[in-house]
Amino acid sequence: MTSSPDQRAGDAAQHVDPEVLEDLLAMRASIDNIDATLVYLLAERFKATQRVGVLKARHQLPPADPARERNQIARLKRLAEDAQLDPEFAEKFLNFIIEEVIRHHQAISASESTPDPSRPGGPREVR
Ligand SMILES: C=C(O[C@@H]1C=C(C(=O)O)C=C[C@H]1O)C(=O)O
Repeated sequence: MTSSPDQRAGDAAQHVDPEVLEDLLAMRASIDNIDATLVYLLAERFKATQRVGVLKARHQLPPADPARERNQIARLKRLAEDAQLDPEFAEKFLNFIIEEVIRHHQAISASESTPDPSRPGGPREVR
């Protein structure tokens, strides 16, 4: 799904010369591609973390693993520095995602421990 030059122009279209607008649109086309890959990457990450959530619920593991989080955040902050990305921003961004993952894991755990009426005595099925 791509955006049109009109959509990319946004509010700037009324405020800049045509040559400046052309440069801006080229830069925004690149931002569109980057944002699309971010969405795909996040979708894949959440698919992977959902599988972790099901495994944890089935084996009575807690939704959060603070030691793993600390290691992962430290690792990504080092990567961010190497990549000239603000490490504090990288930390905030990862914490934001992890918070959502933990919420999903709590929900999976709650649904795994809720009896499924179609399977008396058995755990609820989670795909
Ligand atoms: C995905 C996991 O669950 C949680 C989410 C994490 C993450 O999104 O990186 C890391 C640790 C856990 O708090 C995991 O334990 O691996």
